[in-house]
Amino acid sequence: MSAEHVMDVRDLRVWYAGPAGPVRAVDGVSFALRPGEVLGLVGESGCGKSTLGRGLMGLLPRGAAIDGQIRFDGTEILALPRKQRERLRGAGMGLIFQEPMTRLDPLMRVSEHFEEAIKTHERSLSRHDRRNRALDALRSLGIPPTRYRNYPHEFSGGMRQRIMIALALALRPKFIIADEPTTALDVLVEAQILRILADIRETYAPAILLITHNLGIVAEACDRVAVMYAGRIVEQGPVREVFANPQHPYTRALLSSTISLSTQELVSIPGAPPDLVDPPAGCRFHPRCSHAMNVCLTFPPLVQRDAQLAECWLLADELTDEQRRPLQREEVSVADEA
Ligand SMILES: Nc1ncnc2c1ncn2[C@@H]1O[C@H](COP(=O)(O)OP(=O)(O)OP(=O)(O)O)[C@@H](O)[C@H]1O
Repeated sequence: MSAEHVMDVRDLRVWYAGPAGPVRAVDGVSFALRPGEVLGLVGESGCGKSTLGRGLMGLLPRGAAIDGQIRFDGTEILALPRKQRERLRGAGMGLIFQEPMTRLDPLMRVSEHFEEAIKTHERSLSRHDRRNRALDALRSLGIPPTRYRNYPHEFSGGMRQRIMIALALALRPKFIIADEPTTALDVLVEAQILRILADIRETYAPAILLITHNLGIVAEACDRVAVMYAGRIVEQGPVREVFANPQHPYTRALLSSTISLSTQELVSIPGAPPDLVDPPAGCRFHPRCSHAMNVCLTFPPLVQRDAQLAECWLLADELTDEQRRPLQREEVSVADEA
C-alpha cells in the first residue's frame, strides 16, 4: 500500500447466500485511489459493481460475507471491531445518488437533518460552525441558504436528492461512492450528475468511486476506469488510455456496444454474463470471447501495459502452440441449437 492512497482495496471478496450455493458477486478485486481521484466502475448489469460499493461502505445485507483488505485512510477497516468500523465509515465515507445513508424525514426541517448528522460525527464543532458547514454544502449543490429551514416536501425531487448529497458532503468525507441511478424513477439526469460531480470535486476534492453504466459520464468525469466482469476487475487504467486502446476483449466489446448506441445501431455483447454461483473455469469471459484459446480455461495472468492493467491470456508472452490454439466450443450448445 502506498501512503498516498486514501483507499486501497486488495483481493476483496463478497458472497451472498443463495439457494444453489454462495453467489460470488465480488471475487478478488483490487484497486487503489489517491485523494481527489475519480475512478469509474463499469460493466454489465449483475457483474458486482453495487455489491463492491456496498461492501466498502459496510452496507451489505444480512447473510452476506466479506473478506480481503480495505485500507481506508491508513487503517485496515475489516480488521476493526464493528462499532469502530462503523464510526470510521460514518464520517469518512459517503454514499451518494443511491441508497443514501440518511433518508429525509418529512417531519424534520432540512436544518435539523444537518444539525443531527454533523453533531453525531463531529461533536466538537460549535453550533455556528455546524451551520456554516451545512450552508456551504447546500450552496455547493445549488440550494440557497434561504431554504435552510424548509421542510423536505417544499423541495422538488431533484432538489431533495441534492440535499441528501449535501448531507453526505457536510461531513467532509475523504472517500465517496457515487452509485449512479439506473431506473427511470430517478430524477437526476446525466447533465445534472456531471455538474454535481464537478462541483463536488471543485469544492471538496474527495476520492470518488463512480459506479455507472454510462461510459460518456466516465469519459467526462473520471481520471481512471475499472472494468468489471463477473465479480472481477478485468481491466483498469487511465480513462483516456483504456478508451483509446482497450487491452481486454471485454473492454473492447463494452466500448463498441456503447459507440454503436450513439450511431443508433444497437449492438450488444453476444451471450450473457455467467452465473456467479458456478462461474466458468479460468477466464470468466472465455465463453463469450471471440479470441478464446485453450489456455483461457486456466486463470489468466494480470498483465501491465504502461499504466493499464488487464487480466487476459492474449497479453501473455511465451504461450505454446497448444495453449494458443482456438478453444473448441462445447459441441453440446451447437447440438442444442440444431
Ligand atoms: N441481496 C442479494 N442476495 C443474493 N444475491 C444478490 C444480492 N444482491 C445482488 N445479488 C447478486 O449479486 C450479483 C451482483 O449484483 P450487483 O447488484 O452487485 O451487480 P451490479 O453490477 O451492480 O448490477 P447493476 O448494474 O444492475 O446495478 C448478481 O448476480 C445479483 O443477482
